[in-house]
Amino acid sequence: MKLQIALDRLSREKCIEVIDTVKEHIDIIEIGTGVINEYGLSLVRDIKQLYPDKKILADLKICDAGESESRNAFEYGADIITVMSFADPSTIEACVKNAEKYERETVVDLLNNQSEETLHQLAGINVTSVSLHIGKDQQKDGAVFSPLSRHIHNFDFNVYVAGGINNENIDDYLKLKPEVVIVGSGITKSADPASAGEQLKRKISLY
Ligand SMILES: O=C(CO)[C@H](O)[C@H](O)COP(=O)(O)O
Repeated sequence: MKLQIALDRLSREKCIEVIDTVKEHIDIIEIGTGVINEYGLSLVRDIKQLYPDKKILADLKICDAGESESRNAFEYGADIITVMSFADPSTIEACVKNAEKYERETVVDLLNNQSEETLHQLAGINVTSVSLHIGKDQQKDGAVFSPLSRHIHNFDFNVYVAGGINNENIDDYLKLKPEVVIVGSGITKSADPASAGEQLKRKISLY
C-alpha cells in the first residue's frame, strides 16, 4: 500500500516546501488539477526532475481528447494521469492505450459515479486503476465513501482512495485495502505536516 500526497491550492514554492517536508514518508506526488491549471505541465516536468525516485501523478481529470491530453502529460514526465469515468469510453481507452505505450499508468476517477455498470465497462476496456474519490464539494455535504466502494473488490483494479482522508479517519479507508491512499489537506493543512505524513505512512505500512 502506497501513500500519495495531493498538492492542491498551493503555490509552486509551497508545493516544493511541502514535498521536502514529507518526502521520506510518501511514494507518489500528485500535482493537483488547480496547480496544473496555474503553472502548466512544466511543473510536472520540474518536480519529476527534482524528485526522480518518486512517482508523479498529474491530476488532469481528462474528459475529452484523451489521446493528445494523455500523450502530452506522459511526454512531460507524468508517471500517472487521471481521466474521468463520465468521459466517453473512447477517451478513457485512448488514455489507457497511451499508458501502455509509455509504460505508465492511467487512473479512472470515479468522482460522482454510482453505477456498478461503469465498473464492468471499465474492466472491458482494460482499465487497470480506478479512484474512489469524494470531491471537495461533496465533502462539504458530508459525503465520505463512494457508493462504489462496496462493489470494487468484485473487480481486479488497482484501487486508489481519496477525499478528506486524515489521521483520524484513515482506518476506515484502510479496511478497503486500497493500493494507494491519497491525502491532501490531511497533510498540507496540518499544523505539523511532517508528523502527519509520518503517522499516515506508519498506519499504511501495517497493511
Ligand atoms: O483530487 C482532489 C480534488 O479534486 C484531491 O487531490 C483529493 O480529493 C485529495 O485531497 P483532500 O485529501 O484534501 O480531499
